[in-house]
Parts: sequence; C-alpha cells; structure tokens
Amino acid sequence: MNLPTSVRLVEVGPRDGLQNEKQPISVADKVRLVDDLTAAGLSYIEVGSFVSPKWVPQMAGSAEVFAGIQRQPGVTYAALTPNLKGLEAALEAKVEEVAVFAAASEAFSQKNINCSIADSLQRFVPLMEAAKAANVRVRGYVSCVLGCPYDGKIAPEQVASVARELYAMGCYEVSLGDTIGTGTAGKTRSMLEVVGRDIPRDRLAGHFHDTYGQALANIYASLLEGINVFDSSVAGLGGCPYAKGATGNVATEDVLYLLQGLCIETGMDMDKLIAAGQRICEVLGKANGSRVARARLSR
Ligand SMILES: CC(C)(COP(=O)([O-])OP(=O)([O-])OC[C@H]1O[C@@H](n2cnc3c(N)ncnc32)[C@H](O)[C@@H]1OP(=O)([O-])[O-])[C@@H](O)C(=O)NCCC(=O)NCCSC(=O)C[C@@](C)(O)CC(=O)[O-]
Repeated sequence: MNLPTSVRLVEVGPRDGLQNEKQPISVADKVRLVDDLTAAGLSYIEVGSFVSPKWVPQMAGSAEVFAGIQRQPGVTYAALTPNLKGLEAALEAKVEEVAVFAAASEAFSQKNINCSIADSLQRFVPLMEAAKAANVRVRGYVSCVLGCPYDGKIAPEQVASVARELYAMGCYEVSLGDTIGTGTAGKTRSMLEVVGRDIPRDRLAGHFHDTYGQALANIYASLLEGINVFDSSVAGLGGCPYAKGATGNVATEDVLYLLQGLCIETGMDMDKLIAAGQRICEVLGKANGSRVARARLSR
C-alpha cells in the first residue's frame, strides 16, 4: 500500500482536550486557542460540544466560544451534538458541521450517553434529518474500537457494525476512537481490515489516545491501511471523562512531525502550532504533552 500524499488533521484539542479539565477555563482562553490553531493552518477544528452541562460542565460555554472565534474561510469549525437538543443549540450558534458519537461497547455507551448503542443510533435519526434539512454535514464517532475501560476486548465486527450504521444513516466520515489508548499497530490493522470491508477507507478516520504510547505507531499502521484523516489534540491535551486514566489524544505536533518526515502534505505551520499548544498549557498550568514541542522548546 502506498502512503497518501496528503493527510487531513482534525484538531480536537478545544473539545476533547479541554472537556475533562476540572479547573474553569475562560471563554477568552478557549477562543484564543481556536484562533491560534486557525493561524497554525488547521483546516478542521472541533471547537466544543452541545451536551448536557451536568454531564460535561467544561463544555457549557460552547455557544459563547463559537460567537467569539474569528472564523476563516476554508476552515471548518465543528461541535459534538449527542441529540436533537444539542443540534438545535449548535445551529443557533452557527456551527458549520456537527458530530454524533456512539460506542462499540455497551457499557461505555451507558456511561457516556446514558443509553444503549441501539438507542443512541435511534436518537441520531431525527438529528440526521434536521442536520440534512439545515445543510449541515454530520461526522460520526465510534468509541472503544480497540478496547473498553469496562467491557475489555471489543470485537472488530462490533466496531464494523456500529460504524456501518453511522455511515448508512448519512455520516460522511466515521472516526474510529481508541478511547483508552490500549491499541497496538497489529490490532489497528486487523480492526481496519474488518471495518474497511463495508466503508470506503477514505470515509474513515483514526482517533488515537496515547495512554500506552502507541498512538503514532497506530497512525502509521492506519496510513498503511489507506486512512488519511486523523484526529489529534494540540499539546496532547485531554482524556475522556468516562474513561478513567485515559490520557489525551496523540499530540498534533507529534503527528505533524511524523507526517513531515514522510513528506505528506498538511499545510500546517509547526512553529505556530507549538506556540498555540504551549500557550494553552501555561493557562492550564500543565506540562506540554507533545514530545516534539518539548524538544523544540528546550533548544
Ligand atoms: C446524551 C445526554 C444528554 C443524555 O443524558 P440524559 O440525562 O439521559 O438526558 P435527558 O434527555 O434525560 O436530559 C437530562 C437533562 O439534560 C438536558 N440535556 C439533554 N440534552 C442536552 C444537550 N444536548 N445540551 C444541553 N442539555 C441537554 C435536558 O434538558 C435535561 O435537563 P434538566 O431537565 O435535567 O435540566 C448526556 O449523557 C450527555 O450530554 N452526554 C455527553 C457525554 C460527553 O460529552 N462525553 C464526551 C464526548 S464523547 C468522547 O469524548 C469520545 C470521543 C468522541 O472523543 C471519541 C473517543 O475518544 O472515543
């Protein structure tokens, strides 16, 4: 398999990266992060989510963040929406694209969105119709594709079944989430081989958390399987509120370094990206989770 000549990165730092933070983060700091990421050349930024504030308090100000950012042409500013109520709020905030999220594990589905996998898919049907009527594209997520914090091993066929349903109901792309970062390159390839039987590979994305330090290897394995869209989080921010111990997504800076080393085009500026990540880490009082950023900043 030849490697792709270009890759699209979906920046999930402002959403996946910040949703788990316990300390308050001001709307101004969130807006600054999104604007910095735009300036660094990201073409797709997940800005926030329209979920229950009781479940994920940190995302409560997402409408204000959308109102404050400087949107640039050619950049998609997206949000998570778990149900019709979330979509309505997102449309009001003039969100250009939304994402629904399901899981390949029953237990995770219950913990994350308080319903079974089948019920979650049913819940998405009216959302998909309303999004279509509003001319808003919908991305789909499947969590726990390489393991679940509650159910353990997940069969690739179960991942394929949920991904297939999301694709069939109109999600233009399905992002496959290694929520707890236990996946390996071998498991990634086997899972993609099964999921890729039903969904064209250019409609799949990889979403790897780096808990076990395997995310870059899993991305490389995915590139070999024909995947060319990856979710990542600046400075490796994040974790999932319903996956204890899971670290952040793979750092965007580290993915960019991998891709640059493979001569794969992304249109991004490493220096600006590192500055964006370092700035938000200083706001949070956290160490930078990107190895590339740490190495460059210590020079
Ligand atoms: C899905 C629900 C709402 C079900 O939660 P529920 O309690 O079953 O919902 P409900 O319909 O019974 O409503 C309960 C309350 O929530 C309100 N509500 C209902 N919907 C909304 C909404 N959209 N926005 C704002 N408020 C909402 C609703 O109005 C009501 O308010 P009350 O009457 O009690 O005051 C809840 O479980 C929820 O919000 N879950 C979100 C969890 C979440 O955001 N998780 C993190 C994102 S997923 C992730 O990180 C994984 C991913 C994507 O990155 C990939 C990976 O790594 O695996």
